[in-house]
Amino acid sequence: METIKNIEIYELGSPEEKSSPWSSTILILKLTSSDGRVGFGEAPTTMMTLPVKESMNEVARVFQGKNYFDIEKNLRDYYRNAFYVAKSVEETAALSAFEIASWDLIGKNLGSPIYNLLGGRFNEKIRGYANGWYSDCVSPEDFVSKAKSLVSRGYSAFKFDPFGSNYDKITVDGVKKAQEIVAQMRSSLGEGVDLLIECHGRFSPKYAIMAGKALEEYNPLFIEEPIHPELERFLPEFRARVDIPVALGERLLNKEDFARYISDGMVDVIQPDLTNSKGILEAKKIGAIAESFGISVAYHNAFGPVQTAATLNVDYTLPNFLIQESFEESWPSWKKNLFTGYSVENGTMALSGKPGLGIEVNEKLLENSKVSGMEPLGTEPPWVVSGTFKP
Ligand SMILES: O=C(O)[C@H](O)[C@@H](O)[C@H](O)[C@H](O)CO
Ligand SMILES: [Mg+2]
Repeated sequence: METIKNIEIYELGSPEEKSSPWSSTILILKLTSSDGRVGFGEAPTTMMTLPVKESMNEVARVFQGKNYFDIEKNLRDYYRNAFYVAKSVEETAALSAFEIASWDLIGKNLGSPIYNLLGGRFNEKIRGYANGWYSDCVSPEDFVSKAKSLVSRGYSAFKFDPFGSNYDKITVDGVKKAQEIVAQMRSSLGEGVDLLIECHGRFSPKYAIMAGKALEEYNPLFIEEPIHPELERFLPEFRARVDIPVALGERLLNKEDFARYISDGMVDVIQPDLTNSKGILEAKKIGAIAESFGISVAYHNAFGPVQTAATLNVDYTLPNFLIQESFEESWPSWKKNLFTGYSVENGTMALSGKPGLGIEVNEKLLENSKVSGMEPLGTEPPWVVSGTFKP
């Protein structure tokens, strides 16, 4: 039997992380199996680094010594013991890391990339969209000039949050400023480029509707998390009043959450995050639920390289795949070089085709990038792209 023998948790980071403060620290899991293989997983951070890390130690108690092929059973064993997992992102994050690392071991054992075990390649090309590219952008000109440099590198889709420091509510001036940013992005980049509007779940319903309506005429591909996440019951009204598809899902924890949001008419495009909604198999199941409602999927991907590789493995197989988020353009060099095995070029993302996740670690960087403690907390909330939370 091939079992999980050794479990190591790495907290990695560097102060030079600029664009995405929430992932200046990343959590990487390394499993070593009884048959001498190594599998990697990842869990998200965002002011949760230490709680998630501690949760990984709890999940380790259940996964230690288990057959790594038994994905369903091992997750269920944890579920049966756990009491809060239905509502605990710390626990689903920790579970996700173990699930992903188990798949890496399975693929390596079978000599197959994971996507070939999940239905094979349906999508030949994975179209990426850039996020994290707009640090320090405040004026429409700031946004346009940075976006243009990425267009010249092949990107044709951009996500950005144009709402500055407006929070809960938005002022008339705030609406006007956001409108000017989106208008200039549209007129300068043309109709061939997709604009994805990020709200980071910051508005109460009435103000979300106000902000959303002002952006309709620029035809965004979607508007993301327009309303505070716990006020989801207002989403159907938002969808009825604002003519832009609603995207969300990075804070949902399991397939049952997605089934509820979809069947209650709250969402048009779902964005499950493989590192907090229980990993690769759950992502595939969530994709299937969405498919049966005619809803497309754009997996959330805002942390580190293991997350990207795991997500691409599912993207390849999904008939209802829409577009894939990528922060790679704005990563510091240690994060770019931590693993090799996938590429982001000309706005297109691709895996190497090697077994498992398809990535290989740089052991030296893994050892030398260790940090401990929480990610830094500055004057801006850590969930914004830095230098943009300004009036
Ligand atoms: O869609 C996204 O990529 C996310 O909303 C990021 O922008 C978040 O700020 C981060 O994931 C916080 O954890
Ligand atoms: Mg988001």
